Amino acid sequence: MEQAERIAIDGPAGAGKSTVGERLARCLGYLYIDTGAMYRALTWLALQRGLDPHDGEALGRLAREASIVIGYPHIDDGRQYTVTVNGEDVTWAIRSPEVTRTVSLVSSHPEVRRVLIEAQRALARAGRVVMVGRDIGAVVLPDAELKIYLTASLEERGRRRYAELLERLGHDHPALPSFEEVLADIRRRDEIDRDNMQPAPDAIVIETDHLSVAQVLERICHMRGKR
Ligand SMILES: Nc1ncnc2c1ncn2[C@@H]1O[C@H](COP(=O)(O)OP(=O)(O)OP(=O)(O)O)[C@@H](O)[C@H]1O
Ligand SMILES: Nc1ccn([C@@H]2O[C@H](COP(=O)(O)O)[C@@H](O)[C@H]2O)c(=O)n1
Repeated sequence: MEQAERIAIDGPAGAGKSTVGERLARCLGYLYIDTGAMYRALTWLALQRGLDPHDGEALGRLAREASIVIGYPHIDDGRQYTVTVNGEDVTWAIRSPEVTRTVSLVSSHPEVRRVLIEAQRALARAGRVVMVGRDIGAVVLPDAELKIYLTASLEERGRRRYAELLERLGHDHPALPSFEEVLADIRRRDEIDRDNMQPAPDAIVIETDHLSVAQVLERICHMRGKR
C-alpha cells in the first residue's frame, strides 16, 4: 500500500488544523507547514510599512520582495515553529489582534495568493509534508495523496479559540478579548475566506465538534492506512 507523501489539511479557523497537522507531521517525521502563518507574516509586514490592505498590487509586490521563513522552533516558549520576516522573529507578533483582523483582507488579493501559493508549492517539493491552510487540497497541492477537510461549528471553534487565548494570556490580561469578540472575529474571517476555503472534491471531511484531537488523529491515520 502506498503511503501519503503530501498530506493537505484544510478547514476554517479553529477547526484544529494546526494542532492536528503538527502532531501528525511529528509522528510521521514529515515537514509541517502552516500556510496561515505565511499570510499572517505578510500582513504583519504590510502593517509595519503602513500599506493599505486594500491595495492588492502593492501587497503582491511586498510578497515578492519579502523573505518569509518558517523554520524550526529553537525557542521553548510554546511555539510550533519560528517565523521570520526579513530576518526578524515575528512568531508571536503575527498572532496579534491587529494582524488577525487584517489578514483575511490581505489574503483575498489574487496578487498575494499567486506569490504565496508558488512559495508553498516550492516548500512541498522539498519532501514529505503535512501542509495546513484553506486551499491546500483544492489549489496548492491538487495532487496531494491525502486530503483532509476539518470542520466544527462556529460556536465550538469560538470556544476552542477563547480557551486557548485564556490559557496563553491569563484572565486579567488587557488584550484578552471577550468570547463574543472571538466569535465575531471567526465569523467575519469565515465570510471573507469563503471564496478560498472550498474543500477539494476528493477531500475526506471530518466533523470534529464531538471528537478529541486524539480521535481526529486516529481517523486520519486510519484513512492514510487505507490508501
Ligand atoms: N478536536 C479538538 N477538540 C478540542 N479542541 C481542539 C480540537 N482540535 C483543536 N483544538 C483546540 O482548538 C484550538 C484551535 O485549534 P487550531 O489552532 O489547531 O485550529 P486551526 O484550524 O489551526 O485554526 P486557525 O486556522 O485559526 O489557525 C487549539 O487550542 C486546539 O488545542
Ligand atoms: N492557505 C491559506 C491559509 C490562510 N489563509 C488566510 O490567512 C488567515 C490566517 O490563517 P490562520 O490559519 O492562521 O487562521 C486566514 O483567515 C485566511 O484569510 C488563506 O487565505 N489561505
